[in-house]
Amino acid sequence: MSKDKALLRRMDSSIDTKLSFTYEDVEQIASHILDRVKCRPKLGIICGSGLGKLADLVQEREVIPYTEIPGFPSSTVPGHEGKLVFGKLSGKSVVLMQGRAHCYEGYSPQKTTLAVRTMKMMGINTLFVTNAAGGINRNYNVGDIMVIKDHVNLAGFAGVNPLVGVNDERFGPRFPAMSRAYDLDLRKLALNTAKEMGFGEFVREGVYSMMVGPNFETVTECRFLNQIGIDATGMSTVPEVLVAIHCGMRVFGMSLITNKVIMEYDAEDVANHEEVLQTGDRRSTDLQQLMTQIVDKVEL
Ligand SMILES: O=P(O)(O)O[C@@H]1C[C@H](O)[C@@H](CO)O1
Ligand SMILES: Nc1nc2[nH]cnc2c(=O)[nH]1
Repeated sequence: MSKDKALLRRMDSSIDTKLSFTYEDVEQIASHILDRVKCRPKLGIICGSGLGKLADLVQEREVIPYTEIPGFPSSTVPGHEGKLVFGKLSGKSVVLMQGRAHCYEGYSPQKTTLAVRTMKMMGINTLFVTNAAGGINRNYNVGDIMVIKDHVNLAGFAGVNPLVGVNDERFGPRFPAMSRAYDLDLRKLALNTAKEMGFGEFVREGVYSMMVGPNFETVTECRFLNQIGIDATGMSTVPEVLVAIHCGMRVFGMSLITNKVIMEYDAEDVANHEEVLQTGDRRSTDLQQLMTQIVDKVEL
């Protein structure tokens, strides 16, 4: 039997069917992963829909499919490969999630965010999150990149929050503050870097909101989001950020505006996932360049 299979056998065999995970579960999962790779990452990066090509730039790559990690949800969405990619990006030790889990796939919010606590347990204190999002701000264009300055947890309004349930203080406090979730220094670093690279015209800063999905928004929902000051809307990221802040990580986030949302009742256009992936493809080089520059400059 391979070392890996032996490890899997030693683990609690019910771990795959769990909806929420104890501190000890996460410890086991993290040590299972670290036993398989040489890399000891200091930075975690979650790649959004169609944005996983960043992994192509990682050197000294070590790859683990989510299907080989006990408890990890597998990716079911096109544009999310479902792999952990370890290695060096801009000379820094990183782990990239090439694809993420979403609540709309049927995973519990705790399972959706299991990878974040696992990263923390692996010694990662800084998390970069990216996503594809619809542009709510009427001044935004398809292909813009938005540095996230804040979020609205609309899913949370309906009780979808990974921090609901028994709180284990070893992860973090019962009532974590969320008013400074997106690190100010990292936001400034990203915006300055974008300017230096000549990306200033299409890199903005704004507020992201999450609804569970999987449907795109109605016209009235988009108008509502616009009225309450949201700039971009998506179906992810917020649960990951809640968990990351809860366990004391430093967070930076970027949205790629992949489509304009429909704000007119008689419009013929409709939002669709193909457009999301196409915009991801079109902007992937710029996004990769921006990300590698930010990673180059960030102090870990
Ligand atoms: O994983 P992200 O948030 O980048 O993906 C967005 C939300 C849906 O999964 C998908 C819709 O096209 O893109
Ligand atoms: N909710 C939502 N998620 C998206 N992901 C990419 N585009 C969109 C969008 O328009 N709405």
